[in-house]
Order: sequence, then structure tokens, then C-alpha cells
Amino acid sequence: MIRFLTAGESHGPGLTGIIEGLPAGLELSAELLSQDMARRKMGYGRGGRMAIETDAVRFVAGVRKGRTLGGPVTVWIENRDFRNWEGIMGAEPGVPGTESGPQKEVFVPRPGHADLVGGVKFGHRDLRNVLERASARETATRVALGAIARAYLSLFGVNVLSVVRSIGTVSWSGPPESLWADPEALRRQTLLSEVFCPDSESSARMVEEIRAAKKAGDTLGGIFEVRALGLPLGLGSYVQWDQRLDGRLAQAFLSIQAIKGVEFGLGFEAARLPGSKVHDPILPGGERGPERPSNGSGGLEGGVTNGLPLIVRAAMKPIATLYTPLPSVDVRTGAVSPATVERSDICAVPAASVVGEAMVCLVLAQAFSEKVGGDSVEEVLAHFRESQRLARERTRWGGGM
Ligand SMILES: Cc1cc2nc3c(=O)[nH]c(=O)nc-3n(C[C@H](O)[C@H](O)[C@H](O)COP(=O)(O)O)c2cc1C
Ligand SMILES: C=C(O[C@@H]1CC(C(=O)O)=C[C@@H](OP(=O)(O)O)[C@H]1O)C(=O)O
Repeated sequence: MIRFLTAGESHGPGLTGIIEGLPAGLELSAELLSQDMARRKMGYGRGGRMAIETDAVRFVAGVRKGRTLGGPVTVWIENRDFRNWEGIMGAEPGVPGTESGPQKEVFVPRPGHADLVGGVKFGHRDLRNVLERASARETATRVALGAIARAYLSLFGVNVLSVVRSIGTVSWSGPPESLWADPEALRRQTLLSEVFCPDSESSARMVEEIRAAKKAGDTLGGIFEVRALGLPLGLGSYVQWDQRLDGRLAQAFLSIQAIKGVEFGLGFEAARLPGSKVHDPILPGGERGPERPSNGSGGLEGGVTNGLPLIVRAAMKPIATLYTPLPSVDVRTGAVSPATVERSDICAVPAASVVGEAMVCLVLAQAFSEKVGGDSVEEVLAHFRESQRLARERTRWGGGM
């Protein structure tokens, strides 16, 4: 069983991630993780912090000579900004000389952030004790662990990709199927856009809208789409509520800071259409199993992958920190006061799309490990091949069923 945890504060010394349950012998390197780490820092509308961090990943456990050992894999990502925060964020109280100067305490909660609820829940008067962990800085760890999960998924020929579908009021219909089917070309074209939208006209309009929001002291959200290609039929299960893969993916997406909605395939549109326009006919097909001429289901039926691409879209709300702040209350006095303004992103939808990919990789890796298990890569691959053989046999109609 694959499971993972993250730890660390936004301006503390660094971030730690642990992922357990990977087979021994999986090839891993910092270099392999670096592309995803770099993409998460990108996107027009991010704040000054991204210029400070390098987000280099160091393996501190579970990997030797470029291969997993079978134990928990632990990653460490340094917060380079910590050197500017050491006196404020250090773990030891009263280290001489470190507590002079501004302490960057936060007393006026930002509407839409975790400040108010965290302060009341944990009894923190200084709301910095809340925002440091609630911050999406934590997603750097998820992307590192997600890239490890991606390496595991590559054993099965699975590819996970994303594009930005809308920012603010600007939206577009998404790439044609032919471009989705060419992962390298899609990735290249997505990276050419400042907002990870491979349609250049929409991309330029999105950038313009972010620029206008910044000028107005405002922020923006948007929608991104993640797809997983090359999935076999049979990951996840309908036999228990918490084994349904759509439910597990939805939880994973909603756990990303500021994600407020998730849909699969036709999504909410399906509620407006008759069944004949929603469900995907089942045709006999050939050697590769039944054929489905459409994919309104987004690759899941009964909480189980059906062999079609997984299609998930997530909606991100606008960033909570406003440079023209909303009214709030000073927790020391109860007086009405403008919400705290911290250095902040204006829009982080492109970055969130990379985090979304990471969460899909992690949930799919868990589902694969449940289905095909195994202590070594060799064993995992043998189990996978056998399960593929059985699936082929069972869809040779009139034969194996
Ligand atoms: C990649 C990314 C970057 C973010 N950057 C900021 C930011 O700079 N300022 C901010 O106020 N919120 C930012 N957020 C959102 C907050 O972390 C989030 O709104 C907060 O933790 C409260 O959680 P909730 O919105 O899910 O309720 C970001 C989210 C993501 C995914
Ligand atoms: C640090 C990251 O994102 C941060 C997420 C974030 C928030 O409130 O969620 C607030 C900002 O933090 P800071 O005040 O340090 O600039 C973002 O930069 C990151 O993505 O690596």
C-alpha cells in the first residue's frame, strides 16, 4: 500500500515528504523530479517568492545509487527564504540575537485564508502560526512525491498531463483530442504559454486579465484539466465507498489549497443532458477489448477505471490575500480593520495544475499498488502483465467470461 505525508512551514527551514510502499528497484533521481518542481514555480501572476526558491529536491532516505530500496522514501526541500526569517521562524525560543526586529506577527485574518478558523481552532493569537502550515508552499512537497509516483506509473506506460482551461472570465475549449494523444507535443506547447494554455490567443487574454486584476489590487482563480492516458481497466473499486476512485480523486483535488470544485468527463454538464447523450456506448471492439466511441464518463464507471483516459477538471477560487484588502477584525481588539496583506500571488492556476497532476499521480499509484502490488519492480511488472492478460481474456466475448 502506498501512503504519503508532508511536513514543514512556508518560512521554516524546509519541507519534508515521506512516501512509503514503493517497490524496490525503481529508478529515481533529483534530476527526474526537477521538471515538475520547476513547472510548479512558473505561471504568470505568481509573487516574488518564486524567484527566491530553487525547489531542489534531496533524497534523504529510501534511495541508494539511483534506485529505491523498498523502505520509505524521504525528500527534503530547503526553504531558501528561511535565511530571511530565521529569527522569526526558528524552532528554539529566545535564541540570543534572533528575536530583535519585526516579528511579522499577524493579527487581522484574511477572508478566504485559514487565518481565522486556524487561530480559533488551535488557540493561536499570532495567526502566523496558522498561515505558515496552511500555505500552499506545502504543495512543493506534494509535487516532489507526485513526481516519484509518476516514475512508478511509467512502469505501466501511464502519462499524466494538464492544461489550464480558464482564468477569470477567459476560457477556451481545450486542446483537440489529437494533441492530448501526443503527450510530448502537448507539454511543449503548454510550456510555451505563460499560463499553461496552449491556445496562444486565449493565453494572451488570460495574461491580460491577470495584469488588470493586479492593477486593481485584486486576484483571480480559474479551471484546469488533468488527464491520465494509458490506464488499464480495473483500478479502484465499487465494493466499498472509500474504494471508489472518483471519490478518492475528488478528495485529493479538494485537498489542494483553494480548489473548490471537481468534475469528471462531462461533469456538471451531464446533469443537463439526457442519458442518451451522456453514456458511452459499448461496442465489441477487437484484441484490445471493448470499444467506447465517446468518453463522457471521463474514464470512470462505478468508481473503476474503464480503460479510457481519465479526465478531471478542478476549479480554483481567487487567491485570498488581496493587495486592496477586504474588511476584517483585529483579533487583539475586535476593531474592524483591513485584512492583513502578505506578499502574495495574484493568480496561481498554472501552478495548481501541476499540483493537480501530482495528486492524480499519487492516487493512481496507490490504486496500481493495490491492484498489482509487489515488493520489487520485477514482481510488480509480472503481476501487471498477468492482470492485463486476464483482462484481455475476459473481454474476448463468448470465451473467457
Ligand atoms: C499553488 C498555490 C499558490 C497559492 N498562493 C497563494 C498566495 O500567494 N496567497 C494566498 O493568499 N493564497 C494562496 N493560495 C491559496 C491558499 O493557500 C488557500 O486559499 C488557503 O490555504 C485556504 O485554503 P482554502 O482556500 O482551500 O479554503 C495558493 C494556492 C495554491 C494551490
Ligand atoms: C511559497 C509558495 O507559495 C506561497 C503560497 C502562499 C499561500 O498563502 O498559500 C503564500 C505565498 O507565500 P509567501 O508569503 O512566502 O510569498 C506564496 O508564495 C510556493 O508555492 O512555493
